[in-house]
Amino acid sequence: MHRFSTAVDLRNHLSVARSSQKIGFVPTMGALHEGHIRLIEKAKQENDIVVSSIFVNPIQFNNPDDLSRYPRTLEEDCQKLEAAGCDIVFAPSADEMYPEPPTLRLNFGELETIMEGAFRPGHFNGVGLVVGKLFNIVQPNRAYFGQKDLQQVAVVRRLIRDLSFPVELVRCPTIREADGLAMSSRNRNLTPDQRIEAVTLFKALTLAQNLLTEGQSTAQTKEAVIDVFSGNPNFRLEYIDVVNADTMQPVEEVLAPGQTAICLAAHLGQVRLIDNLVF
Ligand SMILES: Nc1ncnc2c1ncn2[C@@H]1O[C@H](COP(=O)(O)OP(=O)(O)OP(=O)(O)O)[C@@H](O)[C@H]1O
Ligand SMILES: CC(C)(CO)[C@@H](O)C(=O)[O-]
Ligand code: BAL
Repeated sequence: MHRFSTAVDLRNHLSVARSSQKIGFVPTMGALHEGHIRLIEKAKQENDIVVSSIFVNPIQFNNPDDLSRYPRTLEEDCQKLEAAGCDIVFAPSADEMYPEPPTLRLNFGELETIMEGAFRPGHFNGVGLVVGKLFNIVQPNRAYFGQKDLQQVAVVRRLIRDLSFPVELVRCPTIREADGLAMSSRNRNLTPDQRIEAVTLFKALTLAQNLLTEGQSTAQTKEAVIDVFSGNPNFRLEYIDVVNADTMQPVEEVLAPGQTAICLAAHLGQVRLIDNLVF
């Protein structure tokens, strides 16, 4: 596996391959788990060359404590990427990505006003800028993103459309632990007791999906989820929303199969977790 830390070296390396080979790209913030590895494996199946980036993007963190606590395990990550068949890892420094603080601001319209957009001000500006820069550096044919960050998928879809990136966006299923907890790098920050309790997010989503498919209203369903979390003082539910799985706009009733998403975010101690189900 090749490893690069500067954009110019990576670009030079890829410039020859690009003319005849398809490049699949998996952007990450490291602390890799099976969810990331499945993205690499899918990219490997569908492309000639797989590039993954590891960069904890400071400008997408709205909470400085969240940034300082974010797990960093670069050497272990590179071993996992190599074992999964990744061809190239790009692990730049913050200075490499941002020689100067960026002044460009991206606004994703209605996506900014709900869920992650509303509760993490500036987050999608930071995601959009770094994904745009990474697309320019790697120039992939396809880019792989996890459903776990469903609103991020909608943001990247807009970025691709609004800036005409010639990139195919591939949304990949959420990979879960045996008890149903969505794999996430931040799970590493849970205490053993919190880890056991964290499955409440998946249970609440499953309950919500059952209620909606039985014909309960979105309002009744959201109340039922709020009740689950208000019964447990260790959690602080941030939002529960029923939305269109592509546009992220709230819906009042269940849409065609695969079009409805239930999304939530909750704090468990100092750890903020998100999850969703699409059905
Ligand atoms: N459980 C998962 N299943 C599928 N894809 C995932 C999963 N977890 C993360 N991903 C995807 O991996 C890519 C990189 O995500 P990232 O490095 O932020 O990991 P993460 O586990 O989402 O970390 P965190 O949620 O703590 O930020 C994103 O496209 C993300 O959606
Ligand atoms: C897409 C991403 C790598 C941009 O920093 C990040 O938001 C993530 O890991 O999901
Ligand atoms: N996994 C999405 C990136 C973030 O939480 O900042």
